[in-house]
Amino acid sequence: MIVLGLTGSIGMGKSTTARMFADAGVPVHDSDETVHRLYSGAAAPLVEAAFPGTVRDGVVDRADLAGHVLGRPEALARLEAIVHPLVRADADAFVARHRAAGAPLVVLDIPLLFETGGRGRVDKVAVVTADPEIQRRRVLARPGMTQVKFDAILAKQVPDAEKRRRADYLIDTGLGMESAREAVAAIIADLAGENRS
Ligand SMILES: CC(C)(COP(=O)(O)OP(=O)(O)OC[C@H]1O[C@@H](n2cnc3c(N)ncnc32)[C@H](O)[C@@H]1O)[C@@H](O)C(=O)NCCC(=O)NCCS
Ligand SMILES: Nc1ncnc2c1ncn2[C@@H]1O[C@H](COP(=O)(O)OP(=O)(O)OP(=O)(O)O)[C@@H](O)[C@H]1O
Repeated sequence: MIVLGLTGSIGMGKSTTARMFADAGVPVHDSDETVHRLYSGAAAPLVEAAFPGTVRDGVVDRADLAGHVLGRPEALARLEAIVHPLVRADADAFVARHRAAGAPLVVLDIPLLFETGGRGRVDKVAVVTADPEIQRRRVLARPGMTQVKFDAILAKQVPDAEKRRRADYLIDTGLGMESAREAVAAIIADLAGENRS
């Protein structure tokens, strides 16, 4: 089985691309979604202990938590130390489950793949990318997003140019949905060939 890491900076179109792999029948594990799920489960008491007042009715308020950690590297590092091991365990269990079931390929959607040493946990890496101006426009169009928040997140991420250098495959989402879907299909076909060899 091949484990493909899917990564990309904020707003590059990672979630949209991950859905294309899922539509093609490839099992996909989504780190952001896992974080959100953990915030109403196992992670909630740990987050409340570290950041009192951020949990309401047993669920982490992400907008409130973002206010505590974005732009504060020490606080974000404390949050990451709580969250990342839980996400990693969830992804490991996902891989083990699909390996046992005989799946030829799985995708791990990990926004911070390069930042958190995830490269060693996957066989190949696909990087989702787009022109920086397109990225900026997409991100700033989101409700509650500001230039300051965007800059704080970007500062925490390996630059897109370096991600592209380290990629086995590139998916440019600035060229439209059809083009990205074709890129996804080409990657799946290429990896199917690799499984056979
Ligand atoms: C700061 C939080 C509360 C903001 O929540 P919100 O719902 O607004 O954003 P969401 O979780 O959907 O993240 C959106 C994007 O922000 C970027 N991002 C999130 N966390 C981080 C981080 N620690 N470092 C760099 N970029 C990050 C990623 O590109 C991600 O795809 C949340 O992102 C969080 O809990 N982050 C810490 C956990 C983490 O590292 N998650 C990243 C994937 S494991
Ligand atoms: N191939 C594509 N063609 C055109 N638009 C796209 C394409 N891929 C993504 N988009 C658009 O870009 C925006 C951001 O996409 P998406 O939410 O998938 O990004 P993301 O990288 O997962 O973001 P984040 O890291 O912030 O969670 C969405 O509005 C989406 O419709």
